[in-house]
Amino acid sequence: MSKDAHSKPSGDMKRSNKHSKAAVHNPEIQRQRRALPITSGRDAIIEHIRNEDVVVILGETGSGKTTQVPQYILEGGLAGDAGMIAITQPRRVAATSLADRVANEQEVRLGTQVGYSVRFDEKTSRSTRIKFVTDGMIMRELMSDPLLSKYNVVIVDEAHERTIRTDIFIASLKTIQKQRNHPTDEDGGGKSATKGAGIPPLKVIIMSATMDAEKFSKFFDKASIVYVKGRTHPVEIFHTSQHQADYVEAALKTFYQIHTDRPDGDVLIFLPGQEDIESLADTIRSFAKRLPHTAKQVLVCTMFASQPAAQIEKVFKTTPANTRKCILATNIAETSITIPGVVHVIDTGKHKQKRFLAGDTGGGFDTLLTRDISQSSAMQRTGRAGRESKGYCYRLYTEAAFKDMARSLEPEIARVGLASPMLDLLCLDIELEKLELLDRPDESNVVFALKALLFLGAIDAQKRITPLGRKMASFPLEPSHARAILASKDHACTREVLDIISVLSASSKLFMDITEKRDEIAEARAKFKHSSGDHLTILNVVRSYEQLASETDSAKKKWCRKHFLNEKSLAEAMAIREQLRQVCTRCEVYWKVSIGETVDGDPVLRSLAAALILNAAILQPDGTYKQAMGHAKVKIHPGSLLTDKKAPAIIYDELVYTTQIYARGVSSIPKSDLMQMLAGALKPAPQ
Ligand SMILES: Nc1ncnc2c1ncn2[C@@H]1O[C@H](COP(=O)(O)OP(=O)(O)OP(=O)(O)O)[C@@H](O)[C@H]1O
Repeated sequence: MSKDAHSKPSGDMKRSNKHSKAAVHNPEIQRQRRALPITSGRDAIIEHIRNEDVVVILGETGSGKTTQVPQYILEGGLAGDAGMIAITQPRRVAATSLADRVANEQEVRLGTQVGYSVRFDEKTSRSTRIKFVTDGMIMRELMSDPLLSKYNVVIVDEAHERTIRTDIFIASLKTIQKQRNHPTDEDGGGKSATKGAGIPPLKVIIMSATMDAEKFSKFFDKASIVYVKGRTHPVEIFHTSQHQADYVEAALKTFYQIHTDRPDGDVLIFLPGQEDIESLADTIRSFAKRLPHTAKQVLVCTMFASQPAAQIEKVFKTTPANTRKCILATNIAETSITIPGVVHVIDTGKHKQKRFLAGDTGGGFDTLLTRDISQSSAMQRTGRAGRESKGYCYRLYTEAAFKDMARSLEPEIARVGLASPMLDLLCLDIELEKLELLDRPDESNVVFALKALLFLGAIDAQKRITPLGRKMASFPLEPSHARAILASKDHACTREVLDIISVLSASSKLFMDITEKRDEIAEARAKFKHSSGDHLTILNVVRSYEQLASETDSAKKKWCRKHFLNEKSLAEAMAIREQLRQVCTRCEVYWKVSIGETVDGDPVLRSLAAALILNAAILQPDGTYKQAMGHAKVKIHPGSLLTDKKAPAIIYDELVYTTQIYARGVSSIPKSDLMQMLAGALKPAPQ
């Protein structure tokens, strides 16, 4: 970093610094900044961005792209005097931790010149110039500001992850650029081209470590590609000599070895999901308890999407003296972030991947499958070591297995359900089918999503969004869940439906399901049980939990443990409910409307059924269930209250695929109601 950049902040920076009295000058951070490999390319990067509308920046993990490029843009005056720079991230933990780091580097208080915006949390102010934002939140911003007029520069980070939102966002950026940068061109967005007149041009930067740079460059009409060489510190990579069938066991053994024989430094272990993380965390904790007091101690931390943010933050805290931190994480720790202290990375080579499983004759559903990662993910995981000093990466697979991995992950748009992104786009008057995308989704997935939106009343037969669809899109929820809330208005039970949907939207399951303890669990939960099934049982749990409002946290936890309920999930659901109540108020849905203390849950089930019409199944003479709107045979999950009940017609929250297709979160509804709904589903949507 040249001195110049520090001694000539833009006028606006000086202004914002006034608000940042809490900021501390930290010479060590400034030294680290100057030592980053990207520093030598600073002037070239600034020149490219100054002269071109789109720049693709490729660099190794840890070279400094994410933290430095937005600062170069600001310091180089490329965002104008007051324009903002948005930098998108696929994950919230990356957005918040990076904003914190960049605020420190800029020596300002987080939320002033540097801020962030993630779902349910925002730290920005009028002086914010650099904003880290999740791709979901920037898509929401598009709804109120379709030309992103407050941003002069948008940086899409980790573009190689190819999340569906990133892909759609990149496509939208291309359209916005035509409108803002060439408002008078014939092809500059057609009729709407003039919309962009008067708004400063938009610069777009696409960044990643290991992506197919040519593809992005071509998409943006041969945009320049800038390569940033080098990484801060080397990482030594080890592969196993043989295939490891039990990756959890192999991770445990590797951790023991590191703790006894390898250099100091914290350990980050990548595992596919929460269950593996929790079971390995328990084992390592009991190993740690048996360590003699004189030995180096072990502090276990976990990191997965459904954890409350405060718990995830613990991962970033400094490790106490004479202790080795062991962090067990899913791929939420894979890209962008720096966890201070991590020297060793253990990579199991597995992750959970959301996949849309198309049925044999039309229908389909999203499910999570444990899969091998790609080479690009393996490189990202390796890159989490060697960020502050030399690092080590222990891959629990052979070198040959690494070579056999796909180069990069299949884009999400090719493998997940599309109803939700299509609805968001329709709010912007954009049809996914007409959008110029990096990769096109499968035609059958598009048709299935359109069918779902039509049945939910979100679009009409001409594929136009309905007023109901617009309201559905205002909720940060799957369209079906939003539909249930809106249907509750007609059945005067919004309070109850919000309770249930909040629990269903929490990232972990409310009901613990331990196969060997199913009888004990059923007994402990008997008092919540509702004969119609799981949804009204959830409602009974929420009602009982609310009665504990004045109790201490530990009393609430004890109560949850006694009933085999997941306290984290209930606490998260209460926070989500608060947000949803606010959205309801904005949409003129009065959330206080309630069925009261009554046990008659019919209005609630009717509201849910309106939303879950595609998730309905009918009992067959042979005792199995068949989807009402598809042809898949489904079984009720053994964890459901209705598992052996043979209800004639059911609705369910989701299908999960293990050895067969199971319906989870199941309630029984009158078959006549279901038939009536199916018959009415193709009639024009209620407005
Ligand atoms: N929170 C932090 N604490 C300590 N050092 C940090 C922190 N954040 C960043 N750094 C330092 O800055 C370096 C560059 O980080 P940056 O996120 O900009 O890299 P990157 O090129 O975007 O890599 P990646 O794509 O892997 O995130 C890190 O390797 C680390 O040395």
